[in-house]
Amino acid sequence: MARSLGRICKGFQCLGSLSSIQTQLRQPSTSVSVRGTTFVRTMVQALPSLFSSKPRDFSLPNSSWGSEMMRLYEHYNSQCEVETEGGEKQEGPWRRLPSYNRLLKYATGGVYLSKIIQSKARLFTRNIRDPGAAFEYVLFVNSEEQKCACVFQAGHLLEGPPGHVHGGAIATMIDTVTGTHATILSGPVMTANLNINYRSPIPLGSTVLLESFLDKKEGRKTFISCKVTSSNGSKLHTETTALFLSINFSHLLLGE
Ligand SMILES: CCCCCCCC(=O)SCCNC(=O)CCNC(=O)[C@H](O)C(C)(C)COP(=O)(O)OP(=O)(O)OC[C@H]1O[C@@H](n2cnc3c(N)ncnc32)[C@H](O)[C@@H]1OP(=O)(O)O
Repeated sequence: MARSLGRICKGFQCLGSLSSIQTQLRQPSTSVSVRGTTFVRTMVQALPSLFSSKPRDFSLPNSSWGSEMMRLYEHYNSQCEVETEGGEKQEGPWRRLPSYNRLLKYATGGVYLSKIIQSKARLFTRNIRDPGAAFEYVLFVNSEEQKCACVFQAGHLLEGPPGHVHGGAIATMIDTVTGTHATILSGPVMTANLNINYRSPIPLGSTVLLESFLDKKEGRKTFISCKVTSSNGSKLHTETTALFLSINFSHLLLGE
């Protein structure tokens, strides 16, 4: 464990020095010789794999999204920014959450850190390259009403019973949505309990809506409920209650 912590500290140190190099490279220097300029340009060209990495946002539409997925995406996305009577744009009630293939990438400097710490690790729901094959989803949050909505299109690799979505894949999405919601409400948390009632099967390839609601907060505990319905809301697929416990970052690092 001490070694892991050492690696992380080293990562941060490394990050600091790499960032400062990057800043220096970006600043135009008046006193650089022609040779120096060439050197800097060569360095910049040599480093794209390290610095060009604007992480891919998986929650934006791609060619695999079907019409229901697009319809619901546009329904929520159009409420992220609204126009006032005077024609000015302002924030709407909903906010789209970006989604990367590692949680670490959300943190400041995380794109670089994710190359240093466990560089092969990938978020379970975002680790399949083939668009549309597994979990296609986008999450929106409504802070005022303390709720989240997730539009989820289940790909062919998520089969459980023939032609239908695996219960574990559904649980994964529920954990993702309620866990993200609890994190927004309470900071770092871990799932302590998920209680899922499966009411009707989800056809493979279909688009469903997951909605999560804050039930209550009690000290370190955040209680969330979640329902999964068909995209038009007419059919109930699952109902869930979930408990999340706030944790210190050291719980993740040291398992204590
Ligand atoms: C974008 C993607 C977002 C993804 C989010 C995904 C989130 C996840 O999947 S996390 C991974 C799955 N979860 C885990 O691995 C967690 C493993 N469990 C643990 O680490 C610990 O048990 C943990 C942190 C949940 C609780 O441990 P700890 O902090 O020691 O709590 P502990 O002191 O035992 O209990 C605190 C309180 O919670 C209650 N509690 C703890 N666990 C439970 C439970 N399972 N059910 C009900 N109550 C519980 C206790 O009874 C106690 O209550 P009270 O204070 O009233 O007496």
